Amino acid sequence: MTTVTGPPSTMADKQDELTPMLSQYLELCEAHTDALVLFQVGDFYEAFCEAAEEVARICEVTLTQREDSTGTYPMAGIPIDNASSYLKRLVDADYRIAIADQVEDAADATGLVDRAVTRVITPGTVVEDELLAAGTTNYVASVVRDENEFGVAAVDVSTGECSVTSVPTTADVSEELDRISPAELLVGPEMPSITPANATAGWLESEVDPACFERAAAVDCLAGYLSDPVGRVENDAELRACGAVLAYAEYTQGDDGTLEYVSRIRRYDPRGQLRLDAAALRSLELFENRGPGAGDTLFGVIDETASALGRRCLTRWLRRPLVDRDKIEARLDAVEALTDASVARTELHDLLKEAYDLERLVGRISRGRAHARDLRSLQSTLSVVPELKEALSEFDALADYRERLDELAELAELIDDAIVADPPTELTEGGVIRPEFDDDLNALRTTETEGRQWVADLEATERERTGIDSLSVGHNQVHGYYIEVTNPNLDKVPDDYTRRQTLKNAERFYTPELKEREDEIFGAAERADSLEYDLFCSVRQQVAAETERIQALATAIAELDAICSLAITANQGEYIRPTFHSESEESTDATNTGIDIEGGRHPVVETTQESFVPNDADLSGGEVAIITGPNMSGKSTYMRQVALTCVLAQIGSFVPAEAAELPVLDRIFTRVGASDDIAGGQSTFMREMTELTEILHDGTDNTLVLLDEVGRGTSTADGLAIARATTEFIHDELGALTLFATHYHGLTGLADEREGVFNLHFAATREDNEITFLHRIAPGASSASYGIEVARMAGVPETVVDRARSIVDGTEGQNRPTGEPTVLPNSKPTDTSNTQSETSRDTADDRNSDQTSAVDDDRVSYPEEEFETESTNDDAADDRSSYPEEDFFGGTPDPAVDAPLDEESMVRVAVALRSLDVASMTPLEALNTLDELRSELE
Ligand SMILES: Nc1ncnc2c1ncn2[C@@H]1O[C@H](COP(=O)(O)OP(=O)(O)OP(=O)(O)O)[C@@H](O)[C@H]1O
Repeated sequence: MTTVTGPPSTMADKQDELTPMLSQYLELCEAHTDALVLFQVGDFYEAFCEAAEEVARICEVTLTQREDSTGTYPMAGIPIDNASSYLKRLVDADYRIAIADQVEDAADATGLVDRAVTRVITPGTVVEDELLAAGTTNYVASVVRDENEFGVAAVDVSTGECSVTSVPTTADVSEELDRISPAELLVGPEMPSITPANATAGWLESEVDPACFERAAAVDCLAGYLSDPVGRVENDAELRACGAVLAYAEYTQGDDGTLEYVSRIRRYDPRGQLRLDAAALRSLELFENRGPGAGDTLFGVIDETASALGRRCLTRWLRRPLVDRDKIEARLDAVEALTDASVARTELHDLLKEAYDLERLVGRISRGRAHARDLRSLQSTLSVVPELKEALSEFDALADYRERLDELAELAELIDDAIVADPPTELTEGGVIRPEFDDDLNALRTTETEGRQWVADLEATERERTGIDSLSVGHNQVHGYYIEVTNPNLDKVPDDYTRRQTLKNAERFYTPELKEREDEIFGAAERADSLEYDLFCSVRQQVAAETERIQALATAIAELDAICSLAITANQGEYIRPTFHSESEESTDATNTGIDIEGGRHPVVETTQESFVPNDADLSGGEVAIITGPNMSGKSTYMRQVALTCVLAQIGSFVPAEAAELPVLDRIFTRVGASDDIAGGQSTFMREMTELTEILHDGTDNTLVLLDEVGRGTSTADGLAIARATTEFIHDELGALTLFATHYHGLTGLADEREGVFNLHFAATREDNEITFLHRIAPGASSASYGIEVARMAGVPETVVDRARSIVDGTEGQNRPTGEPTVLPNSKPTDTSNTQSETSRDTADDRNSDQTSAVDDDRVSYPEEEFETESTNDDAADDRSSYPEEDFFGGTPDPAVDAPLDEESMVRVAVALRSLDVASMTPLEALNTLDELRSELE
């Protein structure tokens, strides 16, 4: 078996005979068995044996060979100067990479150069800017079980953000991990397997020594971060998860101990935020859109941030909306202040564009990996802080942000005094520190400059002294400074010239003084370069000492940018400020705990459509709205816009509506029916039911539940039964605000039985088989799905569409419901007085009267019992041979088929019909079977 990580067996077999370098490589592989070791040899990182083959394949570099007395080994290398893009490919291929650097100068080494693993790059612990997308988070998380609690911790090693929590079940663990969305996961011992609930998400599960998860090890590790680790977390599960993840982060950064910039470990309670599980994140398309418009997400609409800091902050806000009213209102106040002030907002936005990614920058500074340009970036960000404060001074609602904007003036001054305006990235070759910053440096640079000036003047002086007009002074790396005289003038060369080099047409010389000056210049330059490096490190250290203050400033700028982004969105999208029911109302009166949105819009769909029809939503506490209507009429869009309005409001954003009065929700559940779900692994119906179980267990009267065609993944009868029982349970037991879109018109009858259940529908008009969607919500139930019209619009061949229509028309002749499940209990006769022009419901009573749109006026619902009798009565088959054809198919015969019926085929058809398990058939199967049976008769 070939192993890409761990010691290569071909080398291990000859361990004692290997050259010192290969034996050093082997040792490092043995010490990092889980990683692909990249071994510095001069300007390249090399891999050997199987690892070399893998590096060559993934990085598309040439596979070469290394020979020594023990054999020939495959070798592949990537250039160190340009390593990032290759490292990214390896990390994307889910490899952990141990970087073994030369840790002593090859020139100083006697024998083998010392090498050590200076960092391990893994998907969840990448810190290199080139390997990370701007403005994103990148977490490594850990999970461990301790008695009845699961601890979940996560750290973003690039910024130092670290958080920890604990939850009681594995389902909660999955949910929490889906919210964190880590790139890498460390799983503690004895943990059940945890799979992402969101199949599109994914993480690399890394194995770590179970000892890292032990309590004592965790306390030890956390002691470097917290003065009282045990007191700062809620339980041992949190302690162990947090200890393990930080120990792993330290290991990947070269095991130099505590990561100083992880200065705040945030302990949180998932119940302290609006909980959005993976299904909700996915189906509300907050961050990802799986449809054709991949970029059309809620985040895409509200992200007007100017900086990477702001973008990361807004992402965090949207992943974890608030439930604390005061905090929500404070954000809304700030957004409102900026929404109303366009000039100040633009000025602020422009200033925020100047802010560098301080969170990642401070990480690099603290890890000692920042170069001079990073410090200049910090300085230039600090230099806009006074202007930012000034821009905020006119807003009371932003006073808190203003106060938190720490100018860090002394630090800005230090960097400005020390570091040149446009420094090189290389730190050891000078040109980084201003000479005047340090007296010794100044003296050295003066000596160097004066020396160089003396050399520059030498040509003229020597020409004059020797009378050789073509004499020139030059410099090269090997011989240093020289005076060059062409062959015809050699007789004029003075005695104090010493020959340095002979060329074809000239000789090169030096003089004792030139040599002396040269030594002086290079000596001073070398010492100045090295002094500059020391001074730079000292400045970097002084900056690192202010890590916490810089991080606090970064947070303030990030939040301000996020607020500004929300204000820009509100202004551009004509959003309004939502209001929340007061807490006292909530506890006493159910009618005041509902959702009341006037003229609401879907924040994303409205940006992708030429025109969008606004709709109201009026749901009292605990009410269930059953929404029916044709396919494509706007049911899903409507439900999602209600949920998105609540999400936006709870992150402190304005909302796309004319008015909105909302509750503070604790959770949003969404369950979208089978065919809308492309999740892999589980059967879609199974998955649907698992998610439904969660809703029914965990929903509360502050929960919003969206059910979109629940039950569709199974037989019609079972699906309807599940849908009905679910609705009853949610209404009777949970009291959760619920929107239920369905094609099961049988559900609409529930409105008669339950006070808090009411019907809404989307209307459409049909003319000459052309259907027009009005996208307008109206009270009452609809009874048409227009599935056939939608099929035609989608390009289903005309023959199939015509055939389907003739079948439907046939059933219509028998007063059967069309294009929808046929089991309709308690439906009322059609009220044709209701037209699609109705846009809102008036009273609770009105909305419970069943109504259909004008286009449905010839459709009458069909009672469940009748349907059951006809389709499942076993005895009926006996008499079927004598049925007139029209009755048998429930419709007018196709005029093309008027040949007399052959009795034998009728019996075959009857037998086939009898054997059908109608209850487990999908409508499409039923249609196909019907078509086959009909062909049989023809
Ligand atoms: N209020 C609206 N204004 C304008 N266009 C809308 C509106 N609502 C929906 N649409 C458009 O109609 C399309 C279909 O909407 P949606 O998916 O919500 O229908 P649906 O009733 O849920 O369909 P199905 O029953 O087939 O799932 C949307 O993609 C959007 O383009």
